Amino acid sequence: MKVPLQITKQEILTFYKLINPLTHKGIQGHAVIIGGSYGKMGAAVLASGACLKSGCGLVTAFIPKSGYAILQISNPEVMVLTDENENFISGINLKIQPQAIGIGPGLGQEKQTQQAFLEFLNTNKSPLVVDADALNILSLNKAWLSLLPENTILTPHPKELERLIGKWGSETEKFENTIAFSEHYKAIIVMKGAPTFIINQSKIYQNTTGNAALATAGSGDVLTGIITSFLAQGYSPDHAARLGVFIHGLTADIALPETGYQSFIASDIIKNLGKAFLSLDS
Ligand SMILES: NC(=O)C1=CN([C@@H]2O[C@H](COP(=O)(O)OP(=O)(O)OC[C@H]3O[C@@H](n4cnc5c(N)ncnc54)[C@H](O)[C@@H]3O)[C@@H](O)[C@H]2O)[C@@H](O)CC1
Ligand SMILES: Nc1ncnc2c1ncn2[C@@H]1O[C@H](COP(=O)(O)OP(=O)(O)O)[C@@H](O)[C@H]1O
Ligand SMILES: [Mg+2]
Repeated sequence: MKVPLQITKQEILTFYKLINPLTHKGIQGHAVIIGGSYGKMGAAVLASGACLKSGCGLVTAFIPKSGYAILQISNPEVMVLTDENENFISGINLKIQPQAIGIGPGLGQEKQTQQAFLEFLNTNKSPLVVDADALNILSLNKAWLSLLPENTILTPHPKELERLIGKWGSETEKFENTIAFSEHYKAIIVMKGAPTFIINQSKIYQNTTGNAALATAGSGDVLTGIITSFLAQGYSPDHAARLGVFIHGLTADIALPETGYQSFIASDIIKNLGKAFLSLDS
């Protein structure tokens, strides 16, 4: 197996873009986060909040109706579109074509949600990040994988990866099978873990930031928001994935002396995004 390229600050600085003083929210990118279901609306709150705080200009959350007040109160800066259904996504009608879409956090796996996701895959033209239950729905309907646009970013944790590509007998086999999957579907796989690796066909990257504080509910939902934001800002999918995992992990490294491992929660990733970005500017 090829030696992974280390995702370090020096590496990131070769493509990280400073914000143009003359920018405005209309050109900073519009991202859409599609997710949430009854009892897991927090995943959409976390992903959409992280998305906005990673620099894009506008964020819209597409969620079930029961999440409307939750989202608007939690993230007043995030705009909301709601599904006709109260409790889960049953039909995705965006009426806009955003620069990037992140789908999956808290989505659930209802039959109607699966059908809605299929219709979305058949019509979507925006660059895509697929996470959580959207990955699980693809695992249940593997024929739909061929509907993913080229360079879609998938962000499975190990269990989601196993559902997607099947069990592996060794780390080497896991990488070989993930590389084969990436090459077959021309998809970028963020293999979340300790550490996180990114497989982009023949390219393998290893993240150098992050720690066990991230082993907490919602930290993957936040990562989806961060990567979707960078896609919306015009980063290539390869760069968006690399910058996303680097910044995501960096927030945990920055926060650790204050929070310790136990009391770090996914919201702390969002709280420390500013310090993480500023550490790149210095
Ligand atoms: N506050 C919220 O609304 C939250 C919503 N969530 C949503 O809940 C849904 C289910 O996601 P989950 O990941 O919780 O459930 P899954 O059933 O997809 O995965 C949980 C299983 O994966 C295994 N697993 C997870 N990380 C692993 C690792 N690093 N190594 C080995 N095994 C690992 C666990 O042991 C467990 O068996 C998703 O849609 C997700 O977005 C979760 O993100 C948690 C927080
Ligand atoms: N021990 C660890 N060290 C470093 N990163 C970790 C560790 N445990 C989990 N993470 C990171 O936390 C995130 C967990 O993602 P995920 O399981 O999807 O969370 P959730 O679905 O609850 O939001 C991933 O980015 C993963 O790399
Ligand atoms: Mg997850």
